Amino acid sequence: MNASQSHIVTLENVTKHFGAVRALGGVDLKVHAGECLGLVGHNGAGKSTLMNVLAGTLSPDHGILGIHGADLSGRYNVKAAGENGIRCVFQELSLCPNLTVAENARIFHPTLTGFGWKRRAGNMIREKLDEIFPGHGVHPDNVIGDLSIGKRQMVEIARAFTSTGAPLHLVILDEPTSSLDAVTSGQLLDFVRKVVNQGLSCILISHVLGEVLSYCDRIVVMKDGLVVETRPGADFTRDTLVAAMGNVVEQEEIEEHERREIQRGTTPIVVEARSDAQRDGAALVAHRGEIIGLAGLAGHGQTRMLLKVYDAAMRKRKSLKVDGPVALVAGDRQTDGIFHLWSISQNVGVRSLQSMIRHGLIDPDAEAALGRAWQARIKIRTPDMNDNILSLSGGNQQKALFARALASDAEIILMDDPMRGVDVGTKLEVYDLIREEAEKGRTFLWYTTETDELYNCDHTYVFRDGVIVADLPRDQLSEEKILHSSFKESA
Ligand SMILES: Nc1ncnc2c1ncn2[C@@H]1O[C@H](COP(=O)(O)OP(=O)(O)OP(=O)(O)O)[C@@H](O)[C@H]1O
Repeated sequence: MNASQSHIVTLENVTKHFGAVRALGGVDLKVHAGECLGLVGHNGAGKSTLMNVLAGTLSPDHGILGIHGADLSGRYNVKAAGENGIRCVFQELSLCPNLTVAENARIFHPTLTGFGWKRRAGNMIREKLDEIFPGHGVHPDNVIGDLSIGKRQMVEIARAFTSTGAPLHLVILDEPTSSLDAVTSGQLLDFVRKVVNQGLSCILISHVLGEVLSYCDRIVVMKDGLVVETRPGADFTRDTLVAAMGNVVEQEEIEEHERREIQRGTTPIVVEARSDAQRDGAALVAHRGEIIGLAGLAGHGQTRMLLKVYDAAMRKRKSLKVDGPVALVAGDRQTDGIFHLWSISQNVGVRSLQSMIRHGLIDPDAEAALGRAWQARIKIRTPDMNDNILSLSGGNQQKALFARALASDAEIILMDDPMRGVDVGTKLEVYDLIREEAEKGRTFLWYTTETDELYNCDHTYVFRDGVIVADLPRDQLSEEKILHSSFKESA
């Protein structure tokens, strides 16, 4: 093998199959010292599989795996990855939910032992959180399971960059900003640039192409388990990157968020809700057929508001007005969204059971037909909808959750940052689907950490400290206004 010392990683012709599915079809990849390498590709292209190979959590079927010039093929595992200074921030976060932030940090550092280890681990993770995410609001004694998904993501990222003297050469970040708002995403990406300039290497996997284009030295494009293009970041434009991923997306489609104008008030109010802390009487109001955006910094009450509306619909609480059946697309799919032991079809159909009952039992043919219809409609990438849901890539799991809500009889769809990890081509199709459904009379309450998505909404409420601080119709929406409202001190 001709692996040079300046390459931290050299992969040659790496393959990986899961049963009949070819996840990696012979991948060549080099990671240089001191570079930020972007990795993009459609949902199911093989990005996470490749990163699991590098993290030592998956063994490839064939191929050469060289680290710092040494051929470690066949004897590479998680321990070897750690010893060679390779860490991974996984898309499906890997923190232990029943342990504290400090205890989770300790897991990476077996040398942190003896009297006071917990305090030292706590200080280490707090310092790293302060460095990457100033104002993060996480305490080392917080139990992971009690933190929001955004804060968990921050802890997992900070942990990957902690050091107790062992070498750290490469940090792999798989969709690291998927649950972070624009401000914390910016903090992370600036930090990545800083450490890369100091000689560390990072691999950044993201469906937010702007991040990859702005922050990566080189970009590798994967398609159907293969690397199809590798070029310096500066050589790509958004269009050429999208085209390399295999999506034919018209530029107008990217920028065009127009939909028919509906005059507010011409359809009845179906949701009217306010938080207990809201003193000025402002309320979140949704009329039938509207797409309502919930914006602001992550963790400022948007998810709480969606859950309040959901609870009101389920328990028929009188304090909130919620007219019509609701479905929720959960933001934290691993904890609140997917049924891990069920098939993809069962996961899609679970919110539509009433419509599938024949002679008192769920009709498996009806369930399979519903699954197939949504597989085609939303392009869930699998050879068989009867496979377990966990056999899907992250973005495809998210599509299945979307299908579950849209396939149901719900008239009001609550979406808690639902596009986490969904690729750019699919996102545009889902936006169209949402607009189509809204035009048929469905109402959407849509919390998103991606400002661009708000341009699909008729009306956006900005949240700060648990209350609504701005109420923006689509023609008044701008990123500046959202940020201004998100930070403005209370009067
Ligand atoms: N444990 C598994 N069992 C079966 N199939 C799997 C498994 N893990 C991944 N796959 C399949 O391998 C292929 C590549 O998946 P992978 O997760 O690497 O894609 P990805 O590019 O990371 O996608 P995403 O952008 O959605 O995260 C997909 O077809 C996926 O369904």
